[in-house]
Amino acid sequence: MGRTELQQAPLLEVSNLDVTYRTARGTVPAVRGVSFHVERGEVFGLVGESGSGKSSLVTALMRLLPRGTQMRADTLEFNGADLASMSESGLRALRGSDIGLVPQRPMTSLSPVTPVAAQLRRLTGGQVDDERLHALLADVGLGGLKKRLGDYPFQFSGGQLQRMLIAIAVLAREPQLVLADEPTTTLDATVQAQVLRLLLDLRERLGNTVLLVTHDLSVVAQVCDRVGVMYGGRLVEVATTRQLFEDPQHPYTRALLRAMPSNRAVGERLMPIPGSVSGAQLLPGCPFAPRCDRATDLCHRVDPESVTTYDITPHQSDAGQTDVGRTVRCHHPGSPA
Ligand SMILES: Nc1ncnc2c1ncn2[C@@H]1O[C@H](COP(=O)(O)OP(=O)(O)OP(=O)(O)O)[C@@H](O)[C@H]1O
Repeated sequence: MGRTELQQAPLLEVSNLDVTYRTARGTVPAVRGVSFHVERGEVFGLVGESGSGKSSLVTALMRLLPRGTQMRADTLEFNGADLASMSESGLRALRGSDIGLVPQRPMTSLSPVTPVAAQLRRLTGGQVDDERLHALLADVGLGGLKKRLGDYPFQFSGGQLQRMLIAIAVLAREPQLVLADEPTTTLDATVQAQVLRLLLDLRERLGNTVLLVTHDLSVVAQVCDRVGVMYGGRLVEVATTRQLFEDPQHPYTRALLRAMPSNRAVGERLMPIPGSVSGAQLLPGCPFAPRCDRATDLCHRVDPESVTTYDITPHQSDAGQTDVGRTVRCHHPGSPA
């Protein structure tokens, strides 16, 4: 691929990805036939309830799955390079420099017994001196902590630690792709908003691409250009954020939207999704069929294929794309009559 073609191609291209864990009690197909792409410069959200396979997908992209886990894909490309066949040294070079990871739990991703400055320097591969470290932290609004960097992680708030880790993952080496796996789950609502704002500000400034994993659709609404919805290891719907909120096609997406607190009037009851995702990957038909208000006999027997449709009146996504299409994996897609 020539340089210009490469710059026009998606930054991340995934086709037919499977991840299967082996456990003492048998195999767990955590990610099944997942296909999607992430355009350069966009914020792509991956949403779904706990156990739907989001973290397994992100861990597969970093090629950090536990030993013995089976992974296969027709395509697994980052910036034109094949991640599936890349050597361990190639992957090490990629992680941190071209792909930055913002962890889920800042407190537990750092050692409790080592001062933060030493850990942050180590995370950059020893490439920053104290002066650069202070500059990076000042850049994410933590200039006031300069004298406290010999302190231990427990002496900082979760929000402060997450800002530090973002400074290292996003600013220190300016990776093209930032993988943020539930970066705000452990933070309270105000701090969560500040951390999301920081990720967006940095994206605007540096022009990077973000893959954001979350179980929270209100986070998607605030920051994502496009979104993929996962259920039972399947990617059941991919759409622009506006399409997803205005015209959800998959019954699971609609159920998730109905369960969002901001979609209910004050005093109106939330509508939790009955049942559980547990074991959905092992069902013969559509994984959502047992919880779906539209399921027919076909849904219980046959797992639907993913169908791509194009919006006839294209929405301009926040990333400025129009012809992105949308996919849905359902025998009876569409809004209720
Ligand atoms: N190391 C592992 N060994 C065996 N099974 C695993 C392992 N990690 C995840 N799983 C299983 O794979 C499935 C998908 O889990 P995964 O953590 O990817 O989902 P998730 O959507 O990211 O959930 P969460 O938000 O809780 O992390 C679940 O059934 C989970 O129990």
